[in-house]
Amino acid sequence: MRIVLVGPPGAGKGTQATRLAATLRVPHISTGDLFRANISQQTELGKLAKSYMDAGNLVPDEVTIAMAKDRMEQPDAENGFLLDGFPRNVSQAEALDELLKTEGIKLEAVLDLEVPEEEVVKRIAGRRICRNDSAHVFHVTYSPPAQDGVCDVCGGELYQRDDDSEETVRKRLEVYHTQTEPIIDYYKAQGLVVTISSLGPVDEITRRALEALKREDAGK
Ligand SMILES: Nc1ncnc2c1ncn2[C@@H]1O[C@H](COP(=O)(O)OP(=O)(O)O)[C@@H](O)[C@H]1O
Repeated sequence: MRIVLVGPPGAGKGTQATRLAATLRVPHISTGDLFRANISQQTELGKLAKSYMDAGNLVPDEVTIAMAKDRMEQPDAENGFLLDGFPRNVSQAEALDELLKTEGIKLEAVLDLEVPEEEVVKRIAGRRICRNDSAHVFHVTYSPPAQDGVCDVCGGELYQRDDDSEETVRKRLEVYHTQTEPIIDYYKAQGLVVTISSLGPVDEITRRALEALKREDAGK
């Protein structure tokens, strides 16, 4: 399956994408994770991306599209992928359409994760991530780690992302509304959007997502 995941920052895209990708047996491609890997390896791309990310802005399309394209062309993505954080504006969506067209393939669904804005700010401000594995995510209010600052899964050090400060989160939300939300209408016009609520236990949301994708698949 070829799926795009959309939703505001803090909607749980990363958490759900990891689980859905494992069940659907497709790679989870996260442009945010790719940028963060570049930042920790101190590449030129990482240095450029960091300045935009820390301000809550989008990294310029040119470099983002090239990076996403390169990742989608890896052999493991040949039979499908789950895109998380890409496309993030209409011109990226158009570039993705072009790329898929040249390869003669199509998206099957765009999964839209809905979550109220106040919830987003609360979730992100309390979010802590493990340095060893970005899929190990904790929440100081909802699911605090047994030991302060230490990952329950692997013992790694927990940290707060530089762009998770309240001020940057508000900017990221504004960018989401003005630049990313329009892609939902763009994909609605192609009949691809399935919307689910991203409130509730993590397992329950995964179940909802798989159900919705199955219905979408059956309808094609
Ligand atoms: N497709 C993209 N285009 C431009 N910038 C991106 C893209 N994906 C990620 N980024 C940058 O990385 C940041 C973090 O993205 P991500 O990890 O997806 O977090 P979240 O969805 O929680 O905001 C974004 O705020 C943006 O600066």
